[in-house]
Order: sequence, then structure tokens, then C-alpha cells
Amino acid sequence: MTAITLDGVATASAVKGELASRIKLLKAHGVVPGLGTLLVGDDPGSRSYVAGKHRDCAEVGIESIRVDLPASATTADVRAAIRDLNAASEVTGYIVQLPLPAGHDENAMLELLDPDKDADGLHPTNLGRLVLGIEGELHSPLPCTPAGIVEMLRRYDVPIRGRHVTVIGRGLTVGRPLGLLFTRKGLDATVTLTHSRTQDLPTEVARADIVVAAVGVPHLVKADWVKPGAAVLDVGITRVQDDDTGKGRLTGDVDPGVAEVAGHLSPNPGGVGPMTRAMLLANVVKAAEQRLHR
Ligand SMILES: Nc1nc(=O)c2c([nH]1)NC[C@@H]1CN(c3ccc(C(=O)N[C@@H](CCC(=O)O)C(=O)O)cc3)C=[N+]21
Repeated sequence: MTAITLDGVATASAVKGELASRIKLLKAHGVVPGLGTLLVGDDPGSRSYVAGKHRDCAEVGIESIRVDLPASATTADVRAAIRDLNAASEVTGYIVQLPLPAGHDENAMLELLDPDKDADGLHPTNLGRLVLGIEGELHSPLPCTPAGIVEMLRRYDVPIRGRHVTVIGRGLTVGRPLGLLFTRKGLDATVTLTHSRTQDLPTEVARADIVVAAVGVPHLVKADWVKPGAAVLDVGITRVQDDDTGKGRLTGDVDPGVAEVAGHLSPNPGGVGPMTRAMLLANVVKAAEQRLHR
């Protein structure tokens, strides 16, 4: 048996097509959505992610505003840039690209964002709303990777309600908020949130109908851990230096042999990454729509 591929490129492209028509409607009402990015330092990976976000914006008709600070930027410089983005009327939503270079307190910087402009859903107010499960008027942006994972499972009709999800990794952008999202009313999954101190990871994975691997340990999840037919989503990514090109190769958290056991497999690259980017655009569009209705 070979798993059905959860195709993140195709699914993200469908999401972007739907967003493009909502953006047209917004513009017809005089609202121009604009995504800002704040990048500090010159990490090549972060730089290429940020470039990708600006390309995505151009593709769907969102204005994009790029703020790059040098690696030498002080915390006062970062604070000032965040203050400017909060004030800029053409920026309807923005992200602070993580990780920030060593020496900056990420949580303290995230608290400075205007929660209404937080396109990543990582401001404490928005994470708090995720915990509270608030819908409707106080609808909050969801962290992009968790939102992308759920959106992809939905579009492939992978059942979630009552199913057992094992999440590997408890990081701020994926594992921790994903556990909160999957256990919300309406999604109703049962979640095991594992991490580096988990005693028996193979057993925790074996009970899962859905496995999300988001730790950044190459090929950690082995075929003989996975329940036959389970959906496996490979999220973690590591640049492995195994050749002479100097560029390295991107390796996910899931061993290739898993494709023979899983029912669905979200590959990496080509899976959750493109969905993460699509959900960022969705957050910007939603925030602009809310602005229109305020
Ligand atoms: N404030 C903040 N928000 C983030 O959402 C955020 C962040 N900081 N810092 C870094 C991580 C990482 N991340 C990715 C998004 C898309 C791909 C993606 O689209 N990857 C392509 C491959 C791209 C390539 O080849 O480099 C794929 O999976 O097919 C990857 C990684 C968002 N992050």
C-alpha cells in the first residue's frame, strides 16, 4: 500500500484562488489588504521564507511591505520597527520572522504587536483567544501552521472528530497551538502532545490516527511505529549538509518508509509549508474583512 499524498502545493493553490476573489471584493469596498514582514539579520533560510511571502502576496493581490533590519540591530531598533508597523495604515497585518537573532527576547517582542494586526496569531491575546475557543465577533487569527494542517485534513476528508492525534513537538508555532486547536469544540480530537522528554515515543505514535511530526529531527518517525492507514504529516525540516554544494538538502522528520504504511502522507517539502503560507494570506484577508465590518 502506498499513502495518498496530501498535496500542499495544490491545496494551497486552491486556497489562494478563493482568497483572490475575496481580495477583489475588499478592494471594491476600498480596503486594500497589506502584509508587512519584519526580518532581523541575514539568516539565508529566513530571508528566503520572507521572499516567498512577498511572492505569495503579489500572486493574490495583497500589497506587501518589507522591513529588513541588519543583524546588528538592537532590541530598541526592533521595538521601533514594530511600533512603526503598528502605526502604518497600509499594513493591515504583519509578521515578525522567527527566530530573531540571539539576544532578542522573542516573547517580549511578540507582545508589542497590535493584536489586530497579528497575522501569525502569536500575540498573547490571540493565543489566549485560541485557548478560550472564541469564535464570532472576537474571532482571532490562528497560528498559520496549525491552521494549514487542519485545513489540509479537511480538504482531503480525513476524519478528525474523536480521532487520536499524536503531535511530536511542543514549539510555539506548531505543536503547542496545534494541540489547542485539535481539542477545540467542533474539531473534537483527542491529542497526545509529545516532546523531547517523552518516554516511549513509538508507543505514543502507534496509537495515533493522525501523526504530526514537528521537531526537526531528520527521519525520526519510522514505518514500524505508524498504525497502518494513519495520516502522517511531516512538518519539521532540517538542512542536512551531506554534499559538496554547500547548500545542503532539506530533510523532514518522517522516514520515507512511512509512505508504505500510512493512509495519507503530507510530504516535506510540498506539504504543510505551502499551506502555512496560504493561511498567513488568509489571516491577512480575514483581518481586512473585519476592518471593513467594524
Ligand atoms: N513569525 C513566523 N511565522 C512563521 O510562520 C514562520 C517563522 N516565523 N519562522 C520560520 C517558520 C518556517 N516557516 C515556513 C513556511 C513555509 C515553508 C514552505 O513553504 N516550504 C516549502 C519549501 C520551501 C523551500 O524549499 O525552502 C515546502 O515545504 O514545500 C517553510 C517554512 C514559517 N515559519
